[in-house]
Amino acid sequence: MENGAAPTAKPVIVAIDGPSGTGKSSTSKAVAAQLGLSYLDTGAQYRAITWWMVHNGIDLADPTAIAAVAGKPEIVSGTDPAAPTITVDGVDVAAPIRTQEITSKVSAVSAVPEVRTRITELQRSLATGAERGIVVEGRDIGTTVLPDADLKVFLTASPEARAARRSGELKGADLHATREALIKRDAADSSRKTSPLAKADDAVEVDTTELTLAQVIECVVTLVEEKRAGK
Ligand SMILES: Nc1ncnc2c1ncn2[C@@H]1O[C@H](COP(=O)(O)OP(=O)(O)O)[C@@H](O)[C@H]1O
Ligand SMILES: Nc1ccn([C@@H]2O[C@H](COP(=O)(O)OP(=O)(O)O)[C@@H](O)[C@H]2O)c(=O)n1
Repeated sequence: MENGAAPTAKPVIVAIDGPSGTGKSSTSKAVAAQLGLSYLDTGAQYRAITWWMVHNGIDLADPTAIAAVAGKPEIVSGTDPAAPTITVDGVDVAAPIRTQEITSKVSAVSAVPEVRTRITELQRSLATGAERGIVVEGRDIGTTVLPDADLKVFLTASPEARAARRSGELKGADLHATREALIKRDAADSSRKTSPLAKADDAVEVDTTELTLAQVIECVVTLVEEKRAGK
């Protein structure tokens, strides 16, 4: 084997949750790549269904309208951490799901129970099908989607650090506006009735404010290895 676990090892399921900008995607991708596991960005799935709703003119102020069509789009996620993909009805939406428009609308769509049921089913079937195991990142993975995960990690960071990281990505974005938008989205995600953003009781909390990305990756890889060794 080049890296990661021996082929006979039991598949390992890792849940990584936390608010926006804490480093979930970067950490999860790198940990999965290092350990030879699959990788699933569940935020991309909620963004994809939101993109489809916008594309089809669904009234996002009306949860009943969203619920009525929640089963329509076919969302397919590619789980190779070196090249994750996402399509809706066969269309590659990797770029359009990252626009400000979708970012500002995703919380309204992801709060609808019928949307969550649909996407949760997809997530569980991908996790079950991952031969060597998977790193799944999102908001409710440890609490709801995969409550029996082998390892649960909850990443946090100060709003200032998270806004600075996000502004760094969106060239020229205003730091204050980015911070406000991020806080607003976290509040919506944390206060929804169905499956809110929350730390599972048995999750390991890692505050990444003062850590480099490399340190966070190393910390999570060590936690996975300790679990595998039965510690
Ligand atoms: N510990 C860290 N220190 C500095 N920058 C980081 C750290 N973790 C992630 N980043 C950067 O912050 C940005 C957001 O990270 P990302 O993984 O997308 O967060 P999330 O998935 O939680 O929203 C990315 O540009 C990433 O490279
Ligand atoms: N497991 C998840 C993952 C994302 N989401 C929703 O999807 C949105 C986008 O998630 P994301 O992970 O792409 O967001 P970023 O943190 O990358 O900005 C979140 O703000 C939530 O509304 C969710 O409800 N449950």
